[in-house]
Amino acid sequence: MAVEPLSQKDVEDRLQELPGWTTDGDRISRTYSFEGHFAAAAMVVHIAQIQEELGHHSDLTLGYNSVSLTVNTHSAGGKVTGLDVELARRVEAVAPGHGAR
Ligand SMILES: C[C@H](O)[C@H](O)[C@H]1CNC2=NC(N)=NC(=O)C2=N1
Repeated sequence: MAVEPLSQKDVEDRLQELPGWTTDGDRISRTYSFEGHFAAAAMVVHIAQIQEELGHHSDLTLGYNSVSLTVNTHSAGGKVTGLDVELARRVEAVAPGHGAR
């Protein structure tokens, strides 16, 4: 996967397919809500598995019934790359199965 920084427009175009994901230019972020704490914690474990498989890791925050992810690519100077978008895609794919909103 390329680790060249994406342009702001590229990032915004790719986030069109990722509802709920936002960007401030230097990272992409999403917060998921759950029915309760254990559901949120289970999602964290699944995200950790996906991140290990991809070799790419977000900053994850577990709240009472929420999980927040923020990610960019350290090896690309902290800019957004295709790896960040791929991680978002993989997390989005499993989120409904966790009852995430
Ligand atoms: C060796 C290891 O795969 C690299 O250090 C990975 C680990 N996870 C990573 N995660 C993120 N967000 N950016 C990176 O550049 C990165 N590099």
